Amino acid sequence: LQPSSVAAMSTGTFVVSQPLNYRGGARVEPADASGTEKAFEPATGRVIATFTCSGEKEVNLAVQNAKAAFKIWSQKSGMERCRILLEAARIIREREDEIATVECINNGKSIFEARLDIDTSWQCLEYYAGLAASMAGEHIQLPGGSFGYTRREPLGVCVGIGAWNYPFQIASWKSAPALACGNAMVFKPSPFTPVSALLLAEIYTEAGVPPGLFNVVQGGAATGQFLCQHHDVAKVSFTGSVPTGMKIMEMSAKGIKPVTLELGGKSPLIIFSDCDMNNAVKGALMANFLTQGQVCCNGTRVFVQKEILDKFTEEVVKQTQRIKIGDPLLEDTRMGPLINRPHLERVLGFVKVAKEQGAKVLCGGDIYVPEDPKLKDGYYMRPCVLTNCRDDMTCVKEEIFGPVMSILSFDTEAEVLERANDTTFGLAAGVFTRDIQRAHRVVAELQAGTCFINNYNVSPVELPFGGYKKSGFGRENGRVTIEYYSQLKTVCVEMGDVESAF
Ligand SMILES: NC(=O)c1ccc[n+]([C@@H]2O[C@H](COP(=O)([O-])OP(=O)(O)OC[C@H]3O[C@@H](n4cnc5c(N)ncnc54)[C@H](O)[C@@H]3O)[C@@H](O)[C@H]2O)c1
Ligand SMILES: O=CCc1c[nH]c2ccc(O)cc12
Repeated sequence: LQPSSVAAMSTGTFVVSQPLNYRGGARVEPADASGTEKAFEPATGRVIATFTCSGEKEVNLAVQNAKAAFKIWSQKSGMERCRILLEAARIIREREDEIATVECINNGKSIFEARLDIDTSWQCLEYYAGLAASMAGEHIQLPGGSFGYTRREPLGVCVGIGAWNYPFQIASWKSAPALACGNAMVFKPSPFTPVSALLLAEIYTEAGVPPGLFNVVQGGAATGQFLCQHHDVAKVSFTGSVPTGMKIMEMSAKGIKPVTLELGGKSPLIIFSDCDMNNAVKGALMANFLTQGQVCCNGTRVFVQKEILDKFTEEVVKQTQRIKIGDPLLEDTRMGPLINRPHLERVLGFVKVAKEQGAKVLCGGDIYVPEDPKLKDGYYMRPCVLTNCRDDMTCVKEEIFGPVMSILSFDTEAEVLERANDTTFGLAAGVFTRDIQRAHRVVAELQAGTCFINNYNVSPVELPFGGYKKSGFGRENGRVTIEYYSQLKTVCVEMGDVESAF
């Protein structure tokens, strides 16, 4: 894409005509097929691409290309890798509008949010570029002048498998630490959002990575299975649902491959009566309505202390009703369409069941038809706030992955902690309070991998992100992720003679 063509891009015009696989440093048509898929523009319901899902032969070619590039890349020093990753980060930043526009068209999130996603993508590359240059082992003194040292070494060819809610960001958050550690990667985007990972692949090539270091194969479950089962794949990093995560783990277990699983959630957000009300209301909206509610770590169980329940609820509803829904490419839109028609129907189904189980819909929860005729076949709904919720209701127990907030009331800290932790998920949690002791006491008890105090859904790349319990294991971002993309070699050096036992 050229910058001029981006400026001209408007909803209802974009089509993809170039191949969507990337191998050996170029876009290619796959060598074989395991079916075809269509990608949509959720804002209009239009097909923007029809593409071939990669078969075993194509997956094999991508892995072989990655293997060859790994030989070159893994020999480079950390500083050399750092420079190339910094250049890639610079290009992403320079092309931010173009990438955000493509993301917005294929995913449906607002252009405002898509730009934020691209920001945390180049920031992630910058962050790991810095760590690449400073990766080092330890030196350990042993008796008699002997010593040992450790080396942090790459794993080899890593596979990244992504979900559709943050297509470019997921590809960046997986590839940046992988490449920084000296690995190569084959990435498979969700078949719903195949487009933007290609831009990342082209940017890596332009920045100077060896051809084949970052490859993209398109497809669904079958393509994903070929990747996970491949003998030359050293690690799998997966973002997606719990049921698929279980399958990925089974396949990885068969090959004794390390795996990172970033899975779903049903996170609690606890609002104490001593909170700053304005911030708590803003936090609840941030926790529920970004990317049309299709965010894994959303705080969808909003526990509000009884004393402030009415005031909080009234203000949340008022602000939810003000959210501007519509064409995601317009600057003032804050909520676009959901990812596709079946998912929209599924989310509306959750609202229906919630009503049947006794919840009260305070706003939204129904289909929204924008006035602009070109948007009439898009997948829009109005953001929904539910009250009168109980812990045993489906809307409170299951991940909806849509713009549906469930408000629950509570009396005491001990009670809310028990209820907040009563879930098989453990991705995230949040607390709003002005009491600093309570804030830290509560997060220490919350069974979640990422906890927010007096904010929600901010994601600085310096902080590790990942789940407890069925929300997965392993981490993305932060210094610790280096450990998930490298292995430690110990070298023991004898400076004297061998003292043989024989
Ligand atoms: N924890 C996180 O960081 C995080 C981030 C985003 C989304 N999610 C979760 O992802 C889910 C929504 O995303 P989704 O619908 O794309 O998830 P999904 O599990 O249906 O698909 C995720 C990816 O896995 C691939 N896949 C499907 N079956 C496979 C198989 N058998 N083998 C290998 N690959 C396979 C898909 O093609 C897709 O690329 C939600 O549950 C959400 O919470 C989690
Ligand atoms: O959707 C869940 C949270 C999230 C936002 N962006 C990314 C990127 C990569 C992930 O594994 C998770 C997330």
